[in-house]
Amino acid sequence: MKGAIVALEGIDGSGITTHSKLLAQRLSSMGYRAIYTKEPTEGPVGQVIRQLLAQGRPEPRLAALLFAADRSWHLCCDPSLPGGVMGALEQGYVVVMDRYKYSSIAYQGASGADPGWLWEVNSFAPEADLLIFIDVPVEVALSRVAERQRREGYEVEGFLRRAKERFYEVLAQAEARGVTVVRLSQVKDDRPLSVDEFSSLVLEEALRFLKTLR
Ligand SMILES: Nc1ncnc2c1ncn2[C@@H]1O[C@H](COP(=O)(O)OP(=O)(O)OP(=O)(O)O)[C@@H](O)[C@H]1O
Ligand SMILES: Cc1cn([C@H]2C[C@H](O)[C@@H](COP(=O)(O)O)O2)c(=O)[nH]c1=O
Repeated sequence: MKGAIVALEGIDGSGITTHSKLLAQRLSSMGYRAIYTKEPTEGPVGQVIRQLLAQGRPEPRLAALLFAADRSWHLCCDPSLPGGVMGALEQGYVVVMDRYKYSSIAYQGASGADPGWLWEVNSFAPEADLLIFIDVPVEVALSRVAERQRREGYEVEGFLRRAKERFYEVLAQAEARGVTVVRLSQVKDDRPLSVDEFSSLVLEEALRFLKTLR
C-alpha cells in the first residue's frame, strides 16, 4: 500500500498528542505500518520555536517561516523517521502527524499573517491524505491547558477562540485541495467523551479512510 499522511489538528488542549499517539499505536497493533510524529519537531528549528513560544507569541511572519523551515526538515531529514516523512511515505507508512501545515495556516493566520501567503509558504509540503480535526469547546481545552506546569505563547483564551475560527476556514480550504477532512466533536449529548471513547472514533474514521486506499 502506498503511504498516507493522517494529520490530527485542533487547538491547544484538544487532545491532539494523546489521540495521535493512540491512533498510531492502535493501527500498528492491527498490522498497519504506522508511525507517530509531531510538529514542531525536536529538530534544530523546532528547538528554536520552543524557545520563542516560551517567551510569548512570535511575530507571525517569523513564526510561519520557522514552522515552514521545521516542516521542510521534518519532511526530508528527521532521523526519527525512515528518511523523514517523505521516506516513510515511500516505504508505505501511515504517518500519523500530531499537527501539520494546517496548524500554521490557522495559528499564524489568527496572529495576523495573510492566509494566502501562508498557504503559499507551505505549498512545498504535500497535503495530508486525511485531516482529522478534533473539535472541543474552548473552555474544555483551556481547562486542560491550565493543568500544565508552563504555558506557551498561544495558550490564551482570546487567541484560541480566533485560532479555532481560522481552523474552520482552513478545513474548507483543505477540502477544496482534495484533502479528506473529518471534524470530530469530543462532546456528545452535552457529555465530554472519554479518552477511550474518542480514541475509538478516531480509529474508526482512520480505518474507514485507509480502506479506500486499498
Ligand atoms: N477525550 C478526552 N477526554 C478527556 N481528556 C482528554 C481527552 N483527550 C485528551 N485528554 C487530556 O487532555 C490533556 C491534553 O491532551 P494533549 O496533551 O493530547 O493535548 P494537545 O491537543 O496535544 O495540546 P497541545 O497542542 O497544547 O500540546 C491531557 O491530559 C489528556 O489526557
Ligand atoms: C505545527 C504548528 C504549531 N503551532 C503552535 C500550536 C501550539 O500552540 C504550539 C506547539 O504545538 P504543541 O502541539 O503544543 O506541541 O505551536 C503553530 O502555531 N504553527 C504550526 O505550524
